[in-house]
Order: sequence, then C-alpha cells, then structure tokens
Amino acid sequence: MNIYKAENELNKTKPIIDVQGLVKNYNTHQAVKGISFQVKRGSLFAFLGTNGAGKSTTIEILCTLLEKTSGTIKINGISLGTRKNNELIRKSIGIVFQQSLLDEKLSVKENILHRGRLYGFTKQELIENWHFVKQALHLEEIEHQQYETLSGGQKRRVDIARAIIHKPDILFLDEPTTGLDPQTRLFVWDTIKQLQKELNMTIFLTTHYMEEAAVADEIVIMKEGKIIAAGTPHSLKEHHASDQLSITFLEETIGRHLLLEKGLSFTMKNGIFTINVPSTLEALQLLKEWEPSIHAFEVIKGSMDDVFIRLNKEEIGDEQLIEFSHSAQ
Ligand SMILES: Nc1ncnc2c1ncn2[C@@H]1O[C@H](COP(=O)(O)OP(=O)(O)OP(=O)(O)O)[C@@H](O)[C@H]1O
Repeated sequence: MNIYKAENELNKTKPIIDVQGLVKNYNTHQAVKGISFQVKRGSLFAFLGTNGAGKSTTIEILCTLLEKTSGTIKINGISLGTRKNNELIRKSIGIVFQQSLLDEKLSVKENILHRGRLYGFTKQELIENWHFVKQALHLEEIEHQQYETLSGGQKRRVDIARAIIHKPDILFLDEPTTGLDPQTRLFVWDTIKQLQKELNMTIFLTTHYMEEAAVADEIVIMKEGKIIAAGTPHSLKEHHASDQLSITFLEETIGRHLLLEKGLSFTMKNGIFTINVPSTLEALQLLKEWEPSIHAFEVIKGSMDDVFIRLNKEEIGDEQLIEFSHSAQ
C-alpha cells in the first residue's frame, strides 16, 4: 500500500469531527463553554439541548459560518481556522438550515442545478450529481414544480438535495423535521437514515424530538453551553432513566411484604405492583430473587424523553459527566 493510500485508510478510522475545548463568547456572554466531543465517520450523531443551550452556535462554527473564540476543531482531518482549510471543509459538508435557502419561484431542478453550478462542476458532472440527488431524495415527480408550491415535507427533501448536490461526507441538519406533520416527519426521517446507510454519509443532527435521537448512534446533550451527557442512546437510558418494573405476585400480601422488606416505594393497582428501578440489570436481580412468588411481570425501559427531562432537571457536577466514549456501541 502506498503512503497516500495508507494515510487515507487511517483517516477512515479517525473521527470525522473532532472538537476539543471549544469556546464561543458573544461579547461578555459565553455561549459555548469549552466543549469536547468526537463524531464517528458514517454515524448518525444527535446534538440535543434545550433552547439557548449553544447547539446552533456550535453547528455554525463547525460549518465555518461563525468564528470560534478558542479551541481546536478538525473536520475530515482538516484543522478549521485558516481560509484555505475552511474552504476545503466547506467542500466536504452539506448544511440544511431551519430556514430554506432556495428560490421560491424556480423549479426544483432549476434550484438544484443553480446551486450545483456554484461548486464548479463540469456540465457532465452536474448532470450526474443531479441524477444522484433526484434518485436519493425521490424528486422525480416534483422536479419541474415551483419550489413555493411544494408541501412542507417535499420542501425539506429538496433542501436536503441542495445540501448534498456535491456529495459531501457530512450532512448537518438543524432541526430538519420541526413543523412537519408526524407522517411527513417520518418520511423525511427515513430519507435521512437512508442517506446514512446507503451512502455512508455522516449525519450531524439537532432535534427536539427524542424519538429521533433515540435511533442515533451517539448523542451529546448540551445545557447552558456545556455538555452534560454523552453516549449511545442505550448507555444514556441506562444511566439517566429508570426502568419501570410491574409485577403481579402469586399472593398480594407476599408481594407487599417483599417490597417493604427491601424498603422500595411502589404503587399498586388491580393487584399489579409498580416500582422504579435504576437499571434493567437491577430489575433482573429482583425478579430472580422473587421468582418463586411471581405470577407475571413486565419491564418498561426508560425512554430518551425521561433522559432529557431528568438531565435538564438535575444540576450535574463535572465528576458525574459520562465520559464520551468513541468506542461505545
Ligand atoms: N449573535 C448573538 N449575540 C449574542 N448572543 C447570542 C447570539 N447568538 C446566540 N446567542 C446566545 O447564545 C446562547 C446560545 O444560543 P444558540 O442559538 O446557540 O442556542 P441553541 O441551543 O441553538 O438554541 P435553540 O434550540 O433555541 O435554537 C443563547 O443564550 C443565545 O441567546
């Protein structure tokens, strides 16, 4: 393998986004307070936080639209900061903003080709790329329709097509499904997942919908400019959301006795005892111990909603932060 090829292979195993100690001050207000995180190549990465947490500020910096105050950022192995490097970075990213950038009066095809020309493609390349996005985003039936006449979901698909006309390695999506009805949201979401899976595109997403974040490979949660938790949806749920264990005992009095013996608080309705357990493993331990007395049981896993609500209620000290694990699956 020659050196260039070997370096290329090595780059593929490195994080595609590497942020270390990022700070952004707006005059005296510190919007981003020294955050560090990494994004794996080809992953679906969700960036969460309540309003004003610093998500848009961070995304705008990563997309070279806003200058950082300090910290280091590498995108696709390129250090962000110099004019030349920022230009290179811009070629490898696509961005879908909350507000569309397309011309209302032009047709879908005209809009996309217009955008494509800005990348300096030859005529042949431009046509090829148009066919690529037309197919990827299912634009065949609307290609000649004026942008302003499209439905909300169709507009989003065209916005994404615009963002990936140059086949970027990373697609940044700032709340791509906000304002869409549930069915359209699902459709747009399927398209995003398809881009990730079929084109191995890295998707960097902000969303307020927890069920969308739940299918991400990695999640980072921000609050007031800091990262308060990071990891896979599974690890976040294990650490920050309790499971609900519902049990019907063979005899109600025995059940009551077992729960009181352990000092567990519970609710009881129609003979079903319900308790909160910190993890599924603890639920399993209790079930094993009580097995001879159990008639039926159900474990309901904590959701990403629970994680988000719990984390935003808690004031979390630095020592409690989950280490961002690049190898976490
Ligand atoms: N241009 C600016 N000048 C001064 N303060 C700003 C500016 N832009 C953002 N801020 C402040 O920085 C903080 C982070 O804002 P940011 O827009 O990054 O948050 P966000 O997490 O994206 O919120 P949202 O979910 O509402 O979009 C907020 O307190 C905001 O008021």
